[in-house]
Amino acid sequence: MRKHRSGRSSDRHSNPAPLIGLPVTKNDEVVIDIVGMNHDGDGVGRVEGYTLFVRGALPGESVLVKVLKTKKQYGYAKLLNIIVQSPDRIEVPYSIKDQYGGCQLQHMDYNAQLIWKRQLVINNLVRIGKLDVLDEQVSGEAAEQGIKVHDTIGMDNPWRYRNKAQVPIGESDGELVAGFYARGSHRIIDMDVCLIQHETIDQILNLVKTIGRKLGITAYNEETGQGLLRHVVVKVAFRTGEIMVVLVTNGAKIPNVDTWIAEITKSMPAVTSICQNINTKQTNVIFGDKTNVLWGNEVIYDYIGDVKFAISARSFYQVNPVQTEVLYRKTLDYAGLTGAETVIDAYCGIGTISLFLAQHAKKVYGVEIVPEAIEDARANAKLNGMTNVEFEVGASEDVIPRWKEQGITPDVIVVDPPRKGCDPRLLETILTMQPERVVYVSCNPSTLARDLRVLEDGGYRTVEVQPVDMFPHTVHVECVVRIYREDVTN
Ligand SMILES: C[S@@+](CC[C@H](N)C(=O)[O-])C[C@H]1O[C@@H](n2cnc3c(N)ncnc32)[C@H](O)[C@@H]1O
Repeated sequence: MRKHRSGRSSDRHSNPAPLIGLPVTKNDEVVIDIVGMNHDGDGVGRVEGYTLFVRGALPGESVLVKVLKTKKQYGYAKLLNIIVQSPDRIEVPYSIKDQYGGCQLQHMDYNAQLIWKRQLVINNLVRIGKLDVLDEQVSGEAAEQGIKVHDTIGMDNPWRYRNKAQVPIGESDGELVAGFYARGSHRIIDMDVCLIQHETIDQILNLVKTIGRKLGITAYNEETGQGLLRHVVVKVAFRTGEIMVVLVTNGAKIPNVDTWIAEITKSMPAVTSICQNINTKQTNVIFGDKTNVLWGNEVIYDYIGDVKFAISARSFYQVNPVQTEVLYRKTLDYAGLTGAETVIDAYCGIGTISLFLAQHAKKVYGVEIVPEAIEDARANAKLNGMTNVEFEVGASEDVIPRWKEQGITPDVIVVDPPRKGCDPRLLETILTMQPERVVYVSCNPSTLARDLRVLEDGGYRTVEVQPVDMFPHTVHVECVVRIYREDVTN
């Protein structure tokens, strides 16, 4: 232990603070027990009380690790060897597993992933929201106390679920490659197979690479701003089978464009739309402002339930259509609609939830901050012949108070905010509007817990929480929450 001799009081400010000795330093190799998993999916272990995060390690394992980096309170270590293995560990199906950071839980049994996601939600509700969660171990009267957090609804087949890929194009050894950025860098690693996206997307990406290589197409270089092909975006409508291919280019001219079209349509007859998006800006934003149809239609169509959606090159659409339907059915269930209700859908995006609910409500008002999304929402309402929905562009926290002034009195308010959660002014407005029911759709359990606390303090009661696994093998979890005004019994 290093001893520190205190100096004269006048030296206090010129002397550096005494170093606190950490039990490990960079490059040390230690064996640790993994006692938990953090929200990034990294295993958590301790050396003499000092926390180390270990990517790829699972709770219950004993592992040999090498320390990569130390900070005052915690450090990071690399997994070298598993000494005692968790029964939840599975063989990773990717050959590229070590380089890709996107599927953080791919080494964990799927059922264990679902259990972990539910526990993550509970931990947030308890720690951040200071909420009582129903304890299943308790029976009798006490068992009635608290919020019911259901088991996570997972997928029957948790692979091949994504309907969209946005893949950067690069060059490796003079050859065109398409894949993903290596973890923590902008180096593109070539990828032939991604098991979480629809198989057709793999086929199209490989086809685009083959055509590009044959035609000598150059890949865009982020540093120099030179080269033509930046990204390839592929969208597949699961229900109709229609496919869109978007070539994002650094310039208007695509050499041999007829060959591109002929080769894509010959090999992939399900493709109904080939578009070009032009992005000449030196930025890592994928899309530029201008999109041209090179061949076929401007949009592809898909359904969520009975509602039809037109999807253009740039429009947002949920990426897991199977679980989206599960999520929206739960939202509909928690909204408790009979056909007589007025509903507000805050943060409505392209109006997917609004239109889904409008089939069962008297009137739905949707609000969203992105003008293009509201254009899509209105077009989709028209496409489905729905006249009982109205959309407005703006921030929910500005628009909904105005609606209140205009005398709109919702029975149900649905919120589906981005990760940062609801704006405090929106929560205040909900409390003054006093709808009977609130349904909170959340992609971030910590901001959900924070916002539920505000609603609880304002006279609302969180009844049940349904976690839904929209993104298997990643750390993300979506929740739908049933919330009642205190005086409402069911
Ligand atoms: C999680 S998405 C939900 C989209 C939609 N409900 C759906 O299911 O597809 C959140 C949406 O909120 C929008 N948004 C972000 N801040 C907003 C705000 N202050 N007011 C209204 N919309 C906002 C985003 O543009 C995004 O479309």
